[in-house]
Amino acid sequence: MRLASRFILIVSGILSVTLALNAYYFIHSQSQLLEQQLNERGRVLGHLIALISPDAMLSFDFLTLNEYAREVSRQRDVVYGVIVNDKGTPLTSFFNEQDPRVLDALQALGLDKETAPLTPPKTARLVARLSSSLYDLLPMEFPISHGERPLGQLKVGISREQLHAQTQKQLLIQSSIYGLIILFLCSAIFWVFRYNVMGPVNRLMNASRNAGQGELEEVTVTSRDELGSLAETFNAMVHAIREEQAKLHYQANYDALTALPNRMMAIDRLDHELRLARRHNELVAVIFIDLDNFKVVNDTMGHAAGDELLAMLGARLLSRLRDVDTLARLGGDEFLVLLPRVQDIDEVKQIATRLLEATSERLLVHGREVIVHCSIGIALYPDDGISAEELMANADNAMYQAKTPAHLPICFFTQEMNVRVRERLQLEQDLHLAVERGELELYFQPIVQSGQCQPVGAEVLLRWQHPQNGIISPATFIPLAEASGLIVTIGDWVLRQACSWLRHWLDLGLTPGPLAINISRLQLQDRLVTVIRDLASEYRIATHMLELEMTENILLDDHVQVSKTLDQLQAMGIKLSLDDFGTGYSSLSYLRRFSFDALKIDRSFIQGLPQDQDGCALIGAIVVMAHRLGLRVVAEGVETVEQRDFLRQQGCDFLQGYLLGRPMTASAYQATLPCFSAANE
Ligand SMILES: Nc1nc2c(ncn2[C@@H]2O[C@@H]3COP(=O)(O)O[C@H]4[C@@H](O)[C@H](n5cnc6c(=O)[nH]c(N)nc65)O[C@@H]4COP(=O)(O)O[C@H]3[C@H]2O)c(=O)[nH]1
Repeated sequence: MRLASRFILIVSGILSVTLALNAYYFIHSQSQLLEQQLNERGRVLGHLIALISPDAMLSFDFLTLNEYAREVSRQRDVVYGVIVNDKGTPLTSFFNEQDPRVLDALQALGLDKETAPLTPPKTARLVARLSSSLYDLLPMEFPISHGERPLGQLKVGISREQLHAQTQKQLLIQSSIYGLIILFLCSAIFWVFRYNVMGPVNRLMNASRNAGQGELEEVTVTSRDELGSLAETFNAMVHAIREEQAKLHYQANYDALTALPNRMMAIDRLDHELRLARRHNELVAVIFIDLDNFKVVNDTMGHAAGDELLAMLGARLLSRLRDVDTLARLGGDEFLVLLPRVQDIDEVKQIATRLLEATSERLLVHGREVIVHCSIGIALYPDDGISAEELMANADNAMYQAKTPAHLPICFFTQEMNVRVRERLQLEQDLHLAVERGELELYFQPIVQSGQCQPVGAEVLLRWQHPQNGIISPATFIPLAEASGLIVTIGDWVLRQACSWLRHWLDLGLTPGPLAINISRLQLQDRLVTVIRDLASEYRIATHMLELEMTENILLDDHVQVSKTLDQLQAMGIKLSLDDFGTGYSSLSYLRRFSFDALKIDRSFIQGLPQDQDGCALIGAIVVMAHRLGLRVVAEGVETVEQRDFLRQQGCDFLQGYLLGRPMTASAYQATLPCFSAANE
């Protein structure tokens, strides 16, 4: 039952009971009063007649007595009036014949109203009958006396019927009035209750129900009572939820660092822009921006500096865009730009160039000047895709291409890129089977001591003999293996093969010299130490026969972990070389942080020698610096005699390159090995 109905029921019940009790009390006291009046009236009349009738009784003046009796009975409510003598014999009587009950009594006694006057016995019987049958009869007797001498009595029967009728009428009127009062009061209370209580309660109830369905609305309750404060509390709750929702919405859709939309929001907006573009036949450009050397800033200057750089860069990129454009941060150092309603590809090119310029400008981060470079990939709606996912994936592909050295930093998506992506995926699948199928093979490229021709060791280089595509360069498949995590399995295989060949050559009495094995940064974990220790023990190889080469990208990982693994490896007697020196981050700080044994100058520095003056100066500086740090220097990619001579002259310790020996199969390398000398093992 609803609250209002229950309230009205209770109020009307209480009112009814109160008013009924009131009515009862009123009617009861009213009827008592009336009966009293009736009694009084009969008494006064009776006394009066009793006073005036002694003379008539003494003189037996029946006519007068009759007249008195008639007079008495004519009074309203009087049923009969009888004057009896001192022996109780009726002398005269009068009955109210208008009263049907008198006629009934006459009839019941077999008397007729025409049979008048009634004899004394009949009068006595009639009085007795009326007294016994009329429950509302009030019998009264008044003595008639002359001095001290009793003469008789005046008997009067007064009917209470009128009194009852009057009381009933009164009751009816009273009940009607009270009914109306109850109705009025109930309606008034109901309306007051409805306006003051049920209205706010219903509003609160609806608002709560809507809030439950996610529609938050405030409730207006002006009263200053409990409902008012309940509404205030509710509104405060709505306000708090709205704030919390706004916060959640912000967290879910915006990047906390740059305050730019995040990936989710970017996809949302792109979907929206694509819908509009579809309707109005417009072009939309999706631009992927990836910073090339952000990791270096992060690692060398700390994360706080990295964060500041991203925030500054975000603001700078935003300042180069139109109001309708969207700049989002997808995470890490990746940004996404949406350009709706662009006219043509030239406009996109212009904006992309502006963005590239914006990123290449110097930034002052933590008081230091920093220059970042970025790669930009662009996909256009509708030519390069019609869905947000497709466009983003294609812009990402284009960005991936822009990162490769052969491309400009701004790259538009082409369908061939997808073909390349598909090829890459196929290659990745094939690579999983390559180890099982025995398609991988180790090649060995001799490393010679500067000033000598005889190899002192070799670098182990992996080759993949693909059943359809022929020999595939490790430069192509190693990144795939790293991306899929397969590099750990392949790396283990390379280590085992290298150890196995060493054992084989040692068993043949040859002096293979140490083998330099390339290690991916993903292999640099605790387990590598165990794997190498186990292999060395299994193949009975002295650990100094193994060298590990790694590139500067080991910096991308947890420095503490990397440092710990390198220390363990060195403690086992394994030599460590830093490969491709000069091509990566070229931060000299890690040369101190990690203890390497050798440094390999990348072949890109060697190519221009000895004509390239800057290159020459650089090589000289690297050699001096490395020697000062106690590192041996290996020059890679030596192709000409001039290069070899220059490097010797500069004090390079070891040389490697096509001039001294191309990468070759194990059997070919075996043929170059000198015979066993005890010192080598
Ligand atoms: N133009 C020219 N090139 C020369 C000359 N001398 C040597 N090279 C090439 O330069 C690369 C040297 O190896 P890297 O810098 O360690 O660079 C290697 C190394 O980083 C990686 N790699 C090779 N094998 C493995 C492996 O087993 N594991 C891992 N993780 N990476 C490997 O693949 C890269 C490429 O290997 P490759 O294609 O074999 O390419 C080799 C080699 O064939 C020269 O005089 N001129």
